[in-house]
Amino acid sequence: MKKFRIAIAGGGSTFTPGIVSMLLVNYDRLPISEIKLYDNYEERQSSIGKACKIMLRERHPEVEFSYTTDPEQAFSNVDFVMAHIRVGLYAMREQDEKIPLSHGVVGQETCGPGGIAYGMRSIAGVIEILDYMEEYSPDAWMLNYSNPAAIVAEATRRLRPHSNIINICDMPVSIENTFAGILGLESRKELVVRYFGLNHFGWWTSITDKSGKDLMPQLKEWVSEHGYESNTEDFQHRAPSWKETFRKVKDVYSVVPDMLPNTYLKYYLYPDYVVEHSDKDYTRANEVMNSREKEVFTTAEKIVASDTAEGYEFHSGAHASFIIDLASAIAYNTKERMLLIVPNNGAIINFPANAMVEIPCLVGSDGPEPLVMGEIPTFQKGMMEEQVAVEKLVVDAWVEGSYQKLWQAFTLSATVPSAGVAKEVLDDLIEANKDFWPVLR
Ligand SMILES: NC(=O)c1ccc[n+]([C@@H]2O[C@H](COP(=O)([O-])OP(=O)(O)OC[C@H]3O[C@@H](n4cnc5c(N)ncnc54)[C@H](O)[C@@H]3O)[C@@H](O)[C@H]2O)c1
Ligand SMILES: O=P(O)(O)OC[C@H]1O[C@H](O[C@H]2[C@H](O)[C@@H](O)[C@@H](O)O[C@@H]2CO)[C@H](O)[C@@H](O)[C@@H]1O
Ligand SMILES: [Mn+2]
Repeated sequence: MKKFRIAIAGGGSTFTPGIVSMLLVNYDRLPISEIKLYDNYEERQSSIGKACKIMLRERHPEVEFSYTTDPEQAFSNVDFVMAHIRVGLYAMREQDEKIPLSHGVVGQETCGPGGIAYGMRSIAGVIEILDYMEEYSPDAWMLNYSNPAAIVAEATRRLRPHSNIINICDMPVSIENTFAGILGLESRKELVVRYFGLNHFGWWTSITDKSGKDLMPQLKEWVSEHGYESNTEDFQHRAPSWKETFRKVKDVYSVVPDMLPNTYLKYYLYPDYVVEHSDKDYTRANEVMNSREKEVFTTAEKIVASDTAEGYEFHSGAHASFIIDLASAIAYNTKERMLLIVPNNGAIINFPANAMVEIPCLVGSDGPEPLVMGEIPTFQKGMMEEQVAVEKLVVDAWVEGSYQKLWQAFTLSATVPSAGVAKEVLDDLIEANKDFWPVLR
């Protein structure tokens, strides 16, 4: 039986140990012969790499393991590249969040001006990894979590249209886990869903069980009262800011009550509320640096110091299982139905063919086969057209080095109140990103 070789790009990511642990747990489902970590920040990656090495030695010593900053070593002879890089690290995420907020505008990692700023940083990094993969393992697949996924997906569609890359997000999967919890089901895999939208910007139109029983009425009743707050253990352990986002879904839902929304629509529908409820001096980047980042690196240090991973566990939930499901679907041509970010090409009938949309696809060895989601209503179509134009303008700006296009992108975002405010935020973000963005003229 074939064993697969996997490179993880962004080896120093807080999500790497969770994916490595999950790969080991899933060894029987997706047998692997090698895992290689790759990062361009040697010291950060080596903390994670040393701990993973011990974990592998104890749990699956037959799996080869290494970590490197050499692209040729990392990307040669691999079947999958699982990528999750963060160009600019949390220090720049903090800027993405705080600079817009200082102008009274939503400050968020992937939505609004912060997401655009992050997109302008990510494009080159993701393309570089894709090119390495194609040079050293031309038949491999890149499964890419690197954010902002919507802008990255538009950039890869445009700049590398024939490459084996699938851009993905764990948010719908995570919300479907919440649905399963609300419905008292064992697993989200008992659900059959229809969904349409852009990344971090979509709606479920139908949710049934495998027998076809409509589960939307029960979910809607819950959501109209509680949003996506649930009694599950997962919800109880969430950070306060995430709990707030899940509760706000109640209001997001009330705007389009015939569908169930993605949580991040709150940034576009209620930007004033979001700004009022944001702490301009302590944003999600601060929360993450003081929680997940500390926990992951402290656990890694403890494993290395005691030379055993016994008694230590890295968190790995939907995020890790989803990317492994995707690799398995490609590896074994399973035709599993998964929500992915793909070129529309008619799947949403009344939406541009060249938009990157998030929709259900059947996944096999040739990649994703999108399912037709039909026509979408005027309100959602209008919101999506505006947002997709923002994403396209960002990629135009990056390719052409155009200040004007980027200003237009900021101006068009539903999170930004005027062209004047857009310009002020943009000018501050240009200054903060001078080491990362192309020069804009
Ligand atoms: N798509 C999704 O739904 C989803 C979900 C969770 C996380 N993410 C994304 O995963 C990424 C990692 O998140 P994190 O919080 O663990 O970040 P992190 O900062 O802990 O890790 C990112 C790693 O990427 C490395 N890196 C940066 N630029 C690189 C480059 N050009 N080449 C190689 N390595 C590079 C950094 O050195 C760092 O070690 C982010 O982009 C985040 O937004 C996406
Ligand atoms: O603020 P962060 O870094 O914790 O999360 C930002 C990411 O949020 C989403 O992913 C969440 C997911 O929704 C949640 O349920 C759980 O699985 O954790 C994930 C990562 O925190 C979103 O999909 C990503 O794109 C964001 O990067
Ligand atoms: Mn996401």
